[in-house]
Amino acid sequence: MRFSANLGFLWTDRPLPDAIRAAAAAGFDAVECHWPYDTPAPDVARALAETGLPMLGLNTRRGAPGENGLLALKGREEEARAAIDEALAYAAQIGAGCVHAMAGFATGPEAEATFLANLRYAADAAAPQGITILIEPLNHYDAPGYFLTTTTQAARLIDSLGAPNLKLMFDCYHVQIMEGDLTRRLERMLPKIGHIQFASVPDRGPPDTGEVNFTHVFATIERLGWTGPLGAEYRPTAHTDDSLGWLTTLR
Ligand SMILES: O=C(O)C(=O)[C@H](O)CO
Ligand SMILES: [Mg+2]
Repeated sequence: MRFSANLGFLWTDRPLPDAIRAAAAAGFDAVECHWPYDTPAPDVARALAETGLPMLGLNTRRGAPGENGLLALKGREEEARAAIDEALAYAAQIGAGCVHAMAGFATGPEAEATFLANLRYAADAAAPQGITILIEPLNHYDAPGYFLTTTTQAARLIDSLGAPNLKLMFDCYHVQIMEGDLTRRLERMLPKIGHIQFASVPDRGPPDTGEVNFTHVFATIERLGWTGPLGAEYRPTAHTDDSLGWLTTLR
């Protein structure tokens, strides 16, 4: 099993290039981040080259304070597309393979039509760069009012767009809260999945705590033939370096 350190949550006490170095020193196989835009891309690229770790993905900007993405917001298409262009340009500079296209707080048919149109734009712009666009259902405790909440809804959108580079970010933490049935859902969704993340439920801590048996979940993912690094997107209760026991016990 290979693991990716999500630097939106891990080693947030240091600048992104140093967080990449810390992830390498701790034995991670890859890194991923949320919003790297305050860090010059060449600094990130240098840390990646130095450590040999790939950056798997990053997110589109969330928008104004209190917002959580722009792609499903009717009337905000220009900003949404600027956020997509920005994310793709940054991803290209650091060799990231995925961009998580964040939908935002919205509901209803207009939001869906707006989201689909912006995803079409994103998928078309990403394809020549070999980049995959990810959409991620978020749970209704952490992100109440977020447009995308279930893998069922995401699968319907992916099918209706029909773009080969539009995939599902399967975050076991959100999926367990909203839908459960993780094993069967992973089996069913596998062809649509572009990246997998995890954290304990309900606390969003390391995976060796909480209600989900990640020994079983990781074995399932391996049995299904998934070979990509799995994204450790949890909040350490103490320092990140003191939260990594699972990396040896669950590997
Ligand atoms: O919240 C998550 O699970 C994510 O992966 C997003 O990228 C950050 O909101
Ligand atoms: Mg996630």
